[in-house]
Amino acid sequence: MTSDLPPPRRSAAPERINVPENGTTTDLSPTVFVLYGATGDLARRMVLPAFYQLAQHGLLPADWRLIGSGRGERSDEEFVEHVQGALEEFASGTDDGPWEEFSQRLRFAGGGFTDEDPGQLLDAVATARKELGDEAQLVHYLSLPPKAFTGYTKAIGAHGLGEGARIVYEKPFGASPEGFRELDDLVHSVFSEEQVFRIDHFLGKEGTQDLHALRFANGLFEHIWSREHIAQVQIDVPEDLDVADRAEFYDATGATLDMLVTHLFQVAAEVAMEPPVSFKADDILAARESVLAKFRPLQPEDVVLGQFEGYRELDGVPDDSDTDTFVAARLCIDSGRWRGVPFLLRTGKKLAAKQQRVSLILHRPKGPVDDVPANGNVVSLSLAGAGSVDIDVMAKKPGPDLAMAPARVSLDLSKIPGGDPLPPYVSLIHDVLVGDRSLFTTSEGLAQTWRALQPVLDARPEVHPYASGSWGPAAANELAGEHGWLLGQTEE
Ligand SMILES: NC(=O)C1=CN([C@@H]2O[C@H](COP(=O)(O)OP(=O)(O)OC[C@H]3O[C@@H](n4cnc5c(N)ncnc54)[C@H](OP(=O)(O)O)[C@@H]3O)[C@@H](O)[C@H]2O)C=CC1
Ligand SMILES: O=C1O[C@H](COP(=O)(O)O)[C@@H](O)[C@H](O)[C@H]1O
Repeated sequence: MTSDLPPPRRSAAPERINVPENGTTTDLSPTVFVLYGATGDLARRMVLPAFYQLAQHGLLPADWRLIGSGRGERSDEEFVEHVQGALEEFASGTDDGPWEEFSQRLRFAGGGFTDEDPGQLLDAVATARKELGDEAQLVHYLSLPPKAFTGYTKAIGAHGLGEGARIVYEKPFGASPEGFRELDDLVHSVFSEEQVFRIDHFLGKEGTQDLHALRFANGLFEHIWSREHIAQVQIDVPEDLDVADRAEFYDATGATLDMLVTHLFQVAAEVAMEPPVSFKADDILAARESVLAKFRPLQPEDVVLGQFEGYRELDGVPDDSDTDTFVAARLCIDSGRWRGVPFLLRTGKKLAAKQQRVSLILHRPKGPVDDVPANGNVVSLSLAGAGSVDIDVMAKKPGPDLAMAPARVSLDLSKIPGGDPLPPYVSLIHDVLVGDRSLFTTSEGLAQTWRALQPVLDARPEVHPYASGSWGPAAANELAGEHGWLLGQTEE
């Protein structure tokens, strides 16, 4: 299955880079990477470890600088210690890999960064450009609380650091349709859309990327990818984790905004898109935008919200909070390919299991076998880790009779020979360095996701309580119809 695959999703413009035997990447221009919020939580847990993993994989440009930016004062040496601490806590440490060389390229610019006062950042960027050459690619990564996006975007524009640069926005890129539009207008007053990389890390998961390889490189799957053969699609992301460590953020957000309008909608678009003209970034982005525009606005009766029992007792959560910690939705996509096929989306905290599954349930075959169960034929992908593909089929139960039995064929993607799975942040930051936007959300695409959610924001459904460790409120089961939710029906 691996050997003849074309490079998944991306090809020319820009080309996938080659990693020479000696592990250095030579065909990326020198890069100045400015990490705003460099001492914050996400930077420590994800961005800095991802950057180091890129160095370990030989996927960084031959010459680069990473400038951490923050409001406090720190020397370069203190920042190096901070990064080392982050790698020890959230990655495999610094014993394994090019730490000495890596650490020499780290800088810190304190004093904050506003349109009136750039702190030490302008000088730090100028020095880095002097060292790397004026043509060095500038990348801004806003690992900041969303309320700081506006001020930093303005400051980047005001200090002339926008021209020719790339900018990465963490999520959420707007927490309401109005907030999205305001931020988007501001961003476009400084940057062109082609310069902007909005993170949705579900698009960077190996399993999500494999959706395209599976479908477009295999007649076996491409031919069944439509209403003719698919009865229902389920995108199911139950989580067993709590939100106690970030209750304040979570209470202001909820599952619908944190997961549904973001990750689940984007994954639904990945499943439902028409074949892009090519695997070039622009074609993939156009195909994703086009199908997002076909999402029928969710009606409140097609959405079930829930809150786990005990949520209101968490520190930072008001006693009367009605924030949703669970959401299930039945989405319709008004395209010829998917008309009449429900896309069932579900996610929630403190549920019975942690899974990330995309499942396509096939219609029962019209043939002589009349006892195929409703969920007898399912193509399912796990988006967790390196991903897997599982195909449920009916087979002859070995023995004297022609009796049918369910069976599963599984492919663990991490076992593909020569494979080197990358965690989503590593993959996405690599794409930023290469300039490949195919796995990032677009302004037009996000506008469509808010359009599709609008009726639910206008008339929010009631929030049902559910027990911790359950599969959420019973009301969600009705959305799934005769197929039921696949997860939770059998032991996984
Ligand atoms: N943490 C996580 O697990 C995840 C976070 N995200 C997103 O990543 C981004 C960063 O999150 P996270 O690291 O948790 O955030 P933090 O609250 O840790 O803030 C990051 C850094 O930003 C600076 N900062 C904080 N408040 C302000 C402010 N008002 N103005 C300017 N700078 C400020 C601080 O650095 P200093 O004091 O040095 O200036 C802080 O260390 C957010 O957009 C978040 O939604 C997305 C997915 C997961
Ligand atoms: O963005 C988010 O994603 C995580 C789940 O993603 P994972 O890949 O880390 O499992 C979710 O728990 C969190 O609430 C949400 O903000």
